[in-house]
Amino acid sequence: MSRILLAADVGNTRAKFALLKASQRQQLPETLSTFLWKYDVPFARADLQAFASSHAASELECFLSGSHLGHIEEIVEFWPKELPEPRVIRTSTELPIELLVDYPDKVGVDRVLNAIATCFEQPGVPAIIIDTGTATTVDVVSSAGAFLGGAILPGYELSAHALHDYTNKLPLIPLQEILGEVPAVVGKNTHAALRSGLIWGQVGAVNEVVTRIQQELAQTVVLRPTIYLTGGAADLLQAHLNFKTIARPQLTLQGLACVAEL
Ligand SMILES: Nc1ncnc2c1ncn2[C@@H]1O[C@H](COP(=O)(O)OP(=O)(O)OP(=O)(O)O)[C@@H](O)[C@H]1O
Ligand SMILES: CC(C)(CO)[C@@H](O)C(=O)NCCC(=O)O
Ligand SMILES: [K+]
Repeated sequence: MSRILLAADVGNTRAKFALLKASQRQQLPETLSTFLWKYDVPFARADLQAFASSHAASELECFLSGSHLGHIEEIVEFWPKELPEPRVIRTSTELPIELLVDYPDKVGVDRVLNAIATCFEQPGVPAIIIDTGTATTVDVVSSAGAFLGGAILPGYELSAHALHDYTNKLPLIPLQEILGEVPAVVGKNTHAALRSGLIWGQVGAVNEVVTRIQQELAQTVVLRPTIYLTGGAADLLQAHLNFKTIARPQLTLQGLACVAEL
């Protein structure tokens, strides 16, 4: 019987939980079901317990990680007693991957988990990973399987909030509007102009960063990198990117589940 992993990626906007089936290298752990904790309500241990109850506690291995340490501690404190104690990964230096950056202990765990997932799925192949969460990150993995660093930029909702919070006249464009119809580039009113800037600005930024990374890698690396796309807003980007991407909506959680195998 294959092992079942309960993994949690505790992000800045929400915590994502999943039950995953452990797998061998070159195949990412399969996501069986997911559960979200949005931070506008207190963490409900009973809800997590109910989510995990499709599997006997004895079958489960639990992993807890992410970039929001405060919410990680909250989950640890209220972890359901019926479930096995989670293995908690608070810093990237605890993860089984080489971090070729200035301050390895400062790199977001979510970025590194994504890198681990790509190494697990395609060992020996370099990767560029676009993760559109609260922040959007574009990161690079070498063909030797090391995390090389990347770029961090504001995500859609964060950009919308910044435009509203730091100006006198700009309205807040809610997420539902950002997710709505693809906007005309020439906005005919404030709302339309903000929607244009939010959508096409993010598309342009990601295209530019990826193109520059590809050019830089081409100078030293023979294999072309695989480009992965993940994060809450991945669907908004995918259709407008100038290159082919592999969509892996659960990449970070799958990376955490891979840690169980490494
Ligand atoms: N249906 C949706 N619900 C919530 N967020 C969405 C949705 N669709 C797109 N988004 C976008 O995805 C972002 C949240 O994505 P995600 O859950 O990956 O972020 P996170 O993991 O909480 O943040 P972090 O970057 O800290 O990991 C929102 O800020 C928003 O821009
Ligand atoms: C960049 C984010 C916010 C992306 O979720 C997260 O990975 C983080 O808080 N990182 C810490 C700084 C760093 O990665 O260099
Ligand atoms: K993330």
